[in-house]
This record gives sequence, structure tokens and C-alpha cells, in this order.
Amino acid sequence: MLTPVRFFTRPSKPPLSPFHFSRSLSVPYRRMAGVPTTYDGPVHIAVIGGTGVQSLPGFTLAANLDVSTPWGSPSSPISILQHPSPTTGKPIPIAFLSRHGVHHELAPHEVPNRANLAALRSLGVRTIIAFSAVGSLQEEIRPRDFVVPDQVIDRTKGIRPFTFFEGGMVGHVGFGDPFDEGLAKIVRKCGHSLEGEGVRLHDKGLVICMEGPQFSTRAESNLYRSWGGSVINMSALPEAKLAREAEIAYQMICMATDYDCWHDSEDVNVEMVMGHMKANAENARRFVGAVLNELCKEEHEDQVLAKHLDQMTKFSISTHKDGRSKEAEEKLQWLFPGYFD
Ligand SMILES: CSC[C@H]1O[C@H](OP(=O)(O)O)[C@H](O)[C@@H]1O
Ligand SMILES: Nc1ncnc2[nH]cnc12
Repeated sequence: MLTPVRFFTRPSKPPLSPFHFSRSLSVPYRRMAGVPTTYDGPVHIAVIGGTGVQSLPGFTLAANLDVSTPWGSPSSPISILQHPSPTTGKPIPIAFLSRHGVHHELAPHEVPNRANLAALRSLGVRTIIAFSAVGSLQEEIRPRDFVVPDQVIDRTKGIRPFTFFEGGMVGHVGFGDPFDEGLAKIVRKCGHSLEGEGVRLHDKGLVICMEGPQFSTRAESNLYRSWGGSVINMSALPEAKLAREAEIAYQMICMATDYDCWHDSEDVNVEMVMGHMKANAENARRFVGAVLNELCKEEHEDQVLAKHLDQMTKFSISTHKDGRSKEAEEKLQWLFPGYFD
């Protein structure tokens, strides 16, 4: 078991130095009457909501946390939701984070991915299910279909902070399989159990992660098709890379909302994306409910705790003790308490 995380109230003044952080802060970010702003962790499972998924309705809200990290504040307060275990009935805490902010105010290149991943890990999270609205690059992936991708091609432009390892601490983690295969198996099984009730699921897929915020040109869209791309979004990276560095098992669930601009049908636009997301919200909610039900089972405890990734990052560091920057080490100590003692 992981050590429970304790939360403290944010000091009345902001910290003086950028390295003056308390491990976890929870404060009245947006006070909601009666909703606690602290939670005695740990929380092992998180859901990241993307476009059109700014909250997860139908769950009991246990707390709304404002977590501060060495990489800044996350996209949104982190909601702790209670999910009743289907076997014991005991409530299991789930962390929910809205990638683009509570009102979708953050563009893909503005999402504070490092703060998001660091904040979730500081709560004890070792498993993330991330939602994404995607364009389809293949005829057979129709709008409103779900895809559980297994590969990604990075078409971001290097303008997003993409690693926890910099400034005097070099680390190289493996990323051959960018998503977590163990988690993917569970997600696929749950998706298939809903098929026939309006859900169509594609078991594998290559996500092209582009920079945006503008959509692709037709030439680019056709190029990605020629590479074998299944779907396209602007959010898979660096989210998945940072999750791997943070030793968190990460799987994205994509929902197709359009045929980008390569198809005979109308070119993608925001109204189209939002329309499909809204129309299929109930299926997305049922899908996540089924995945959470499954993850809460005792048989998946090691998977949920990402035991297979435990300590991996510790051994990915190539910088000798004598050559490490104090500041960089301090930040990483926050993320991985005890790793560098
Ligand atoms: C509003 S369309 C483009 C937008 O939709 C996707 O968001 P997310 O992955 O967070 O669901 C895509 O990645 C873009 O950010
Ligand atoms: N066509 C598209 N391109 C990039 N991101 C998207 N998200 C939804 N549709 C998209």
C-alpha cells in the first residue's frame, strides 16, 4: 500500500521561491458549498476528461482539491469522486481532472501537462484513463466510435514542456509502447461488453498527435493516412510521455467526432466535434463506469498500482550524483519522494 497523502491549507501568501512547495496543497479554489477541500488519500485511479468531458456526472463528490506542484497548478481543481465497488459496495475514490480547464479555457499547447501528472501522482494515482475527442483518418472509424489506441506518432512542435528530466537531471524512460497494455486489455473488455447498446469499439489504433490549435491541412491529413494513422488529436502528447516518466499506467480512450478534412463529408469544425461529444456523452459515461467497476476488483490491484512500473524511473537516470543540479533534484524529489536520498 502507498502511504496516505495529507493535505494542508494553502498559506495566505504565495511561496517566495519557486522551490518552496509543500507536497500537496488543497485549498478553497472554487469553493462549492459543503464540498470538502481536503481528502485523506491515497487515490490510485484518475480519469482525465477532454473536450466535452469537463466533469463526470453521476458520482458522489467527496472533495475538490487545489494541488500546487513544482511545475505549477494543474488545469483544474482535482475532484475526488466516490465510486461504489461493484463487489464490496465500499466507495473507491477516483480523481477527476479536466484537461482544458473547467470551462475549456486552455488550448492544447497551454495545458500544464507536467503539473497535471505531478499533481495526480502526488495523490497516489498510478492508473489514468484519459478521454480524447479525435478526428477519424479511416472510413471504418465512424463518428461516435470509440478507439483504444496502442501507438502514437508525435507531430507536436516541441513548444510544450515534455519531460520532468531537465536542468541537471537526465533521464530516459522506455516508450516503445506508449500506452499501458495491461490497462488497455481491461478497457477493451469493458468497451466490448457495451457493444450492441450503441457502442462501437476499435481495439487498436495509431493516434497522430498534432500541435494545433488549427486543424490539419488536407495534404497533412492525407499524409497521416498514408502513414497508417487511425485517428488524430492534439492531446495524447506529452500527456502519455509524462505519465510514463511518472510511472503511471496510462490508457487513452478516443471517441471519433469527425473525418478531419480528407473525407468527402464536411470538414471538421468545433460545432461538429461538440455535437458528437454531446450526443454520445451517455455512452462515454457508461464506458467509464464499466472500466471503473472492473478496475475496482481486487484481482486488478497490482495493475491499478502499476507495480510493473514501480521504481522504473529511478533507474532511468543517467546523471551521476556529483553532477546533479540541486534544483532539478529537489523538484524530482517532490515527484518521487525517497528516490534520491
Ligand atoms: C475541439 S476540437 C480539438 C480538440 O479536441 C481534442 O481535445 P481532447 O483530446 O482534450 O478531447 C483535441 O485533442 C483538441 O484539443
Ligand atoms: N480532426 C481533428 N484533428 C485534431 N484534433 C481533433 N479532435 C477532434 N477532431 C480532431
